[in-house]
Amino acid sequence: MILSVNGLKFKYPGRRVLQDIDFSVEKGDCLAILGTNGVGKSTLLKCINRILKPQSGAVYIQEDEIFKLSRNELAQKVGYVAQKHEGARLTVFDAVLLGRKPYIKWDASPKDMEVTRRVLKLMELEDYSLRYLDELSGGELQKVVIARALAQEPNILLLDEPTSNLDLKNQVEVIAIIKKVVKEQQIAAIVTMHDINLAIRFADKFIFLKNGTIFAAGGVEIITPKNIESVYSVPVAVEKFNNIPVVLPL
Ligand SMILES: Nc1ncnc2c1ncn2[C@@H]1O[C@H](COP(=O)(O)OP(=O)(O)OP(=O)(O)O)[C@@H](O)[C@H]1O
Repeated sequence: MILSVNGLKFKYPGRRVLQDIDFSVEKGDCLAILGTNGVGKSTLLKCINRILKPQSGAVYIQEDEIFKLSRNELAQKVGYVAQKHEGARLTVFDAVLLGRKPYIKWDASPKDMEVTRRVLKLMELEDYSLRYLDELSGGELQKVVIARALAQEPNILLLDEPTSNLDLKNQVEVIAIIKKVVKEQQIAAIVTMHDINLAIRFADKFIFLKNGTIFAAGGVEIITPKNIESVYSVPVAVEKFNNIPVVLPL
């Protein structure tokens, strides 16, 4: 077990968002968190990354309760990519190198430079190395922030709608890269997504959130018309194509 969320409950002032959230993630897992707008998907990722403090319950990474970790220890274990990104006057290379910050004492080491170059290559961003973030398109910037999280070499990647700005080719390629890194390095990824068909391509575990709690959790077998209709209030068909379920709104 690499992550466990136990009895988590979170509310913003005057607004209850999450309750009774219990799940765990194993090494090599790609978990997709699904649910309607505003149900609490981003809030859950922020609780796991300690950006928000739940009113009750706890999050454990390996054996450690997250509030017992130092900022650097947490950053070495958890890489987080938020939903919104700001372009800054920073080159792509430096932005990805920043992912190494939790490991850098005085100056970037040869290993930090090597990891940065490797990740830029993996994400096909080498030609962008010297471009400034504020000169990139939304999709290019999204790839850079994912690259920065990969350079962090975390045990757990938290990605909030990582493909929302990407074209079809980049969507498919980026989720394939993340999946490959998760399996090869035996880390875990927790990803929020609106496109259920993309989630099916990416994930081997799924959680449907409804009314701030877990409505269904499991493998691809929980991707059923009944569950999707209950969560999204839209009738759908689920057909198999090449043995992979495909969700079709009716
Ligand atoms: N800083 C905040 N203060 C108060 N309420 C908030 C805050 N951030 C989010 N909320 C509310 O908490 C609820 C959950 O928001 P959250 O962003 O986690 O939803 P989500 O499932 O990620 O939505 P989406 O799919 O639209 O990104 C929503 O009702 C939202 O309006």
